[in-house]
Amino acid sequence: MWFGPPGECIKVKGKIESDAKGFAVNVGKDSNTLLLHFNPRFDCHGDVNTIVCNSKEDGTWGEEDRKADFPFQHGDKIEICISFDETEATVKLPEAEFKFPNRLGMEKIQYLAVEGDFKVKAIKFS
Ligand SMILES: C=CCO[C@@H]1O[C@H](CO)[C@@H](O[C@@H]2O[C@H](CO)[C@H](O)[C@H](OCc3cn(Cc4cccc(/C=C/CN=C(N)N)c4)nn3)[C@H]2O)[C@H](O)[C@H]1NC(C)=O
Repeated sequence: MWFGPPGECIKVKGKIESDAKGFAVNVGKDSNTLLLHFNPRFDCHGDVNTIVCNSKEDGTWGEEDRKADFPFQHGDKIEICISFDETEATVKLPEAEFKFPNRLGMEKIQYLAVEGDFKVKAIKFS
């Protein structure tokens, strides 16, 4: 199933574990080719309360992009809304929005994976 850019968004609803160290939402073609790896870190890889974004091309990570905002708390029930166009991906949260360049020029995605300390409740393509 392919998911195309113009105006659509992927909604991932769930709960951050109360002892979360980190979680990740990955969208792209497959696990080796990611348009976006959105990785909030509460305390892991030496990062505290930092969102690390990156892309992955044929299994190789790109340049990391660390965001200034960290609008997450342990135990939060959240809905993450991801959309993208030919230039960038947008991650919308209730009180924050993050942009990340579409480095791979991906026009549609068929892969979504949520990893780490996040309990998925629902996923919606709208
Ligand atoms: C300073 C030393 C060299 O520089 C570091 O070099 C590391 C390795 O490259 C980078 O780290 C890598 O960064 C990548 C993005 O660029 C990916 O995030 C990758 O993870 C891939 C990955 C995902 N997953 C599943 C997953 C995802 C989220 C949470 C968990 C589990 C939570 C555990 N829960 C517990 N224990 N309760 C599991 N596993 N591996 C991470 O290893 C660091 O950022 C980087 N740090 C800096 C400051 O530059």
